[in-house]
Amino acid sequence: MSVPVLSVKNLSIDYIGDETDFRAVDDVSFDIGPGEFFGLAGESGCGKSTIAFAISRLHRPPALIRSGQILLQGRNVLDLDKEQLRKFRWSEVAMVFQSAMNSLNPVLTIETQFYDVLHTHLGMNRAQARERAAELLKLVDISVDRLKSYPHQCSGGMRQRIVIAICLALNPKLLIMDEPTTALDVVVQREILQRIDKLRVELGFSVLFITHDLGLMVQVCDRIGVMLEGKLVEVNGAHDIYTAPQHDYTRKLWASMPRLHGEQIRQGAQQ
Ligand SMILES: Nc1ncnc2c1ncn2[C@@H]1O[C@H](COP(=O)(O)OP(=O)(O)OP(=O)(O)O)[C@@H](O)[C@H]1O
Repeated sequence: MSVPVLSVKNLSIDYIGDETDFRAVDDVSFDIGPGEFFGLAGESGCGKSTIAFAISRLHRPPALIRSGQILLQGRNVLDLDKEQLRKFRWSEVAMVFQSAMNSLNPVLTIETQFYDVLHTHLGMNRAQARERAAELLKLVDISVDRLKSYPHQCSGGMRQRIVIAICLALNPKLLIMDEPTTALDVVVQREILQRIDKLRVELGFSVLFITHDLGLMVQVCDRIGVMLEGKLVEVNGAHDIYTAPQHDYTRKLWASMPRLHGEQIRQGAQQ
């Protein structure tokens, strides 16, 4: 692989308790290459989101990073001070959360929400921000008329695409998506992931995609890491994860998925 965009090295994260600490992430290492679509799979509670939050430096107590490094283009994210962090977020790493479509401010128009990011980080005035926002909405296939709308006037899928457009505003190197489409129906979910995939090719960013839905993951990812109880137990190409899983737990994950879904996946993996 060429020089990775992201290198997670021997990362261990505890949640500090009154009596004992709980190890949520245990000595995890993986790389994501330039333009790569990398997935982290595993059942609920295995530590996926804890890793995502740590990469964005959004983790808060009781989460405590015990050891390891998170290198973004060679720079350790864990060493950044407040000012460096402000610049790092959005411009280097942007994160779409599980409930992202509800993260838009309900009392502000879509235009103002773009303006807030573009003005704060790039010093754009209203007119410049409007122009850039229109370009960004186009990327996610939303009409520029929507700039005047409030979030409640947009559908869930549309709101999710707007959040993604805002995330792309500063051309991040890495887009982290933590269950970004879970609340949406499968057709909209697929459309959004296809759109992200296209943008990734056009704009060149890398993606860390987190979901417990291994079936969905093999359809869109280049490589997949499978987590079990805080440990990364297997990392492999998406096709291999489906056709030749190496770890017992990966095989169990497949066995637990409905057969119909499996057939759809087979088609997706062969496309
Ligand atoms: N604030 C917290 N305090 C204590 N323990 C926590 C906290 N947040 C998460 N955990 C625990 O850390 C473990 C990892 O959680 P995490 O949210 O990273 O898992 P996940 O794989 O992303 O799960 P999900 O798919 O349900 O989001 C879980 O056992 C969870 O209960």
